[in-house]
Amino acid sequence: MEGVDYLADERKKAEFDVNEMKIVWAGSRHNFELSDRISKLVANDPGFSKEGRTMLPRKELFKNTLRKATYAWKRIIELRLSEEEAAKLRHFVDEPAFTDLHWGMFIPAIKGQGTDEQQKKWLPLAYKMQIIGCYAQTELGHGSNVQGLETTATFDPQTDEFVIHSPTLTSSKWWPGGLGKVSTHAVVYARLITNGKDYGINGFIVQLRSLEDHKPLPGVTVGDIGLKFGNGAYNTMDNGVLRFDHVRIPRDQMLMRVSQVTREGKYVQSDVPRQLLYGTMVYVRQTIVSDASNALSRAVCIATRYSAVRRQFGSQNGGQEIQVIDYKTQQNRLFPLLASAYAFRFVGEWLKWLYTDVTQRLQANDFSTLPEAHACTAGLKSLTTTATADGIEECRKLCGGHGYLCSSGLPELFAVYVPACTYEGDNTVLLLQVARFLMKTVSQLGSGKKPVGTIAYMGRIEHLMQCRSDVKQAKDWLKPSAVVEAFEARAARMSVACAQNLSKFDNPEEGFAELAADLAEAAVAHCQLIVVSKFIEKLQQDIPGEGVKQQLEVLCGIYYLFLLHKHQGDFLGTGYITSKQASLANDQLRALYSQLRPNAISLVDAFNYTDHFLDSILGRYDGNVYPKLYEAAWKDPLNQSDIADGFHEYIRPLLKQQLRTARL
Ligand SMILES: CCCCC/C=C\C/C=C\C/C=C\C/C=C\C/C=C\CCCCC(=O)SCCNC(=O)CCNC(=O)[C@H](O)C(C)(C)COP(=O)(O)OP(=O)(O)OC[C@H]1O[C@@H](n2cnc3c(N)ncnc32)[C@H](O)[C@@H]1OP(=O)(O)O
Ligand SMILES: Cc1cc2nc3c(=O)[nH]c(=O)nc-3n(C[C@H](O)[C@H](O)[C@H](O)COP(=O)(O)OP(=O)(O)OC[C@H]3O[C@@H](n4cnc5c(N)ncnc54)[C@H](O)[C@@H]3O)c2cc1C
Repeated sequence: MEGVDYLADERKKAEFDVNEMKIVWAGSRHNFELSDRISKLVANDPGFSKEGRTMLPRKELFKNTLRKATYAWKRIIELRLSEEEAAKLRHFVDEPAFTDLHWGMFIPAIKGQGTDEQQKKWLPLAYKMQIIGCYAQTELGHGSNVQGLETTATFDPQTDEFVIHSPTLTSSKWWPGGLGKVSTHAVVYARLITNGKDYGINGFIVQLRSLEDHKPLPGVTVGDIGLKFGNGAYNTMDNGVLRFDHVRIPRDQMLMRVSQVTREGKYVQSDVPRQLLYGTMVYVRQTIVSDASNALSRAVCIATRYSAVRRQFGSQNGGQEIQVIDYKTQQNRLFPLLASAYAFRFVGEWLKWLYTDVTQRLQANDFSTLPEAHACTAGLKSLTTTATADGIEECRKLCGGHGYLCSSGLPELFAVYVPACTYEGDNTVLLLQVARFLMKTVSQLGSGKKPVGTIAYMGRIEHLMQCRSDVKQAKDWLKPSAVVEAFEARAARMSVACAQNLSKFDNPEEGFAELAADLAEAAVAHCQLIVVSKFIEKLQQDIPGEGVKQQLEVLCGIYYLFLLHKHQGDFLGTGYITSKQASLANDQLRALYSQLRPNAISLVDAFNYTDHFLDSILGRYDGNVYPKLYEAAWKDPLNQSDIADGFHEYIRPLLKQQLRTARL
């Protein structure tokens, strides 16, 4: 029945002001109003329909994405949307496209690594989309190891040009999004060679295609790398391959903020750290952390609504069966994911602040916080994307068989999201960057250099190495100080243990390689401490709205107690807690599940997702799941006729043969 809200009873149970929670989730009233307005604008525009997208063959799917991206641009111009509004519109259109890389990496690379003059020349063209760009770093043979890239950019002083060349098959650029079929330009990362000397990697703006007929320019071989995981999903993106055969570009297309090559071919290093070459990656890792809460909350919203609709077992005297959300096992799998979505939201907000802060400092030539910004963006990108990808898959399982249908929205969400564990830095490689930062911090303790920011706790290392938890009863685990100390002691002890083991090796690099698995675990412990601390700090702010703060306290408790339970080996092994205290933590966790249960539906309503954005029959706002699943099945192309194509060729002969066999 249309118009009936099957989840109305659930919504009545809420013990908090959902509208105020929507504002907390969005980050501010301004953000809420912006998202609300733009998501509805997209949802109500048939030009952005998602109908049938998982059924389209690649070519049609891709063409449809081009149509949508162009239509989105047209609407952005017609409605005179600001940059912020336009970004929201692209977000709610919800289809990976070349525009993600144009706006998300090509433009930021020029902004971050181009001189003022270069920005003045290239940015207006890019802002008007008169050129379309991508970020071409990864090669067939090298992705994680950026210093190992092989493409060369050799300066020719005769002509004042760089010659861009792919010397080997493995030096072919491979993966850049938007490269295969759309981009006219790329920021290409290549080894800078001048006067016969290799100065390592630098960025260059290279035109790839004609702006007239879009044909690849002479010396450029470019195409798509082929079909990727999942139906529809990331196949809307033209991840590309690119080879250069001595392609010439003017010298001033080398991005020259970090280093320059003069007219005479002299290499000049600016007084900014070389690591700024990696700045675009730091920026994108930060946006990926913010995006993790979007993807996870989406999956959790679907699984929570469906868990309230779905009933199994327990019917008595012909009454209704039990809602699966009432099973403790379902709660133990679902509620920590709901809590994680909120936790990642808040750590994403904080990371954005940290990124803005480091950017302002860089502009004032203060590079002191760059290592911390790198460690935080790398570590939190790794932590949040791993948890989100795993969480989306868990949500699919939480929806039983129906979660496996594309109409649940979950398979596509997973297929689109899971490469986040790999792109912008493989998650293990990034954790090892955090571990290096931690080992450096431990080695400098006692040198007089005071650790600050997210590693300030290391400054209290003596206390953290010997303190013990003073939790005596389950509710003591609700005290923020008890929790923060537990996570700090665990992280500090794991780092110190790694440092002690490393010191046993004569060659530190050999030791690092041998102990890499332990080091990655220490990095996870440090990153989880950051997320827990930022959630707790958020709760120390003034949060208006009846019951809102209390719900966030419950979510925060679930987040850290679930982590404590899952990693109790670390907490017990480092000797900070006893097995009795671990068991009390688990008692408290169960109690928090019961407190959360009546609020579950309203907590996912607070994400304020339209049905268009969710694109899931199981996650419909009104909970009207079964009739809509039934209806959707009949839209499948296989159901266009009663008799399947292929019946006469394949099924009929088979049936005849069976008849003959039966007669024998
Ligand atoms: C259902 C439908 C749903 C539809 C959904 C629709 C749409 C979704 C759309 C958008 C989502 C929104 C947001 C997401 C945004 C964009 C995502 C979209 C697309 C994905 C694009 C992906 C693009 C890419 O992948 S680009 C390629 C990225 N490549 C990498 O990340 C390579 C990783 N490798 C490295 O970074 C480096 O090689 C390294 C591992 C760090 C090692 O570097 P190296 O120089 O060898 O360094 P070393 O370890 O020796 O360190 C030297 C020194 O430098 C310091 N360092 C290293 N890196 C940095 C840095 N980045 N910044 C600062 N400092 C750095 C390091 O610490 C060392 O310091 P020290 O000497 O120890 O002091
Ligand atoms: C969907 C998608 C979009 C992408 N978009 C772009 C783009 O727009 N532009 C671009 O330039 N690139 C892009 N990439 C490439 C991406 O950045 C790389 O794939 C990524 O950096 C990982 O590198 P890799 O593929 O070389 O993995 P590899 O490094 O080959 O990883 C393989 C395995 O080796 C392990 N490993 C590697 N090094 C170490 C180490 N030192 N210690 C321990 N383990 C290690 C990894 O953990 C992993 O398990 C994209 C990739 C994908 C999947």
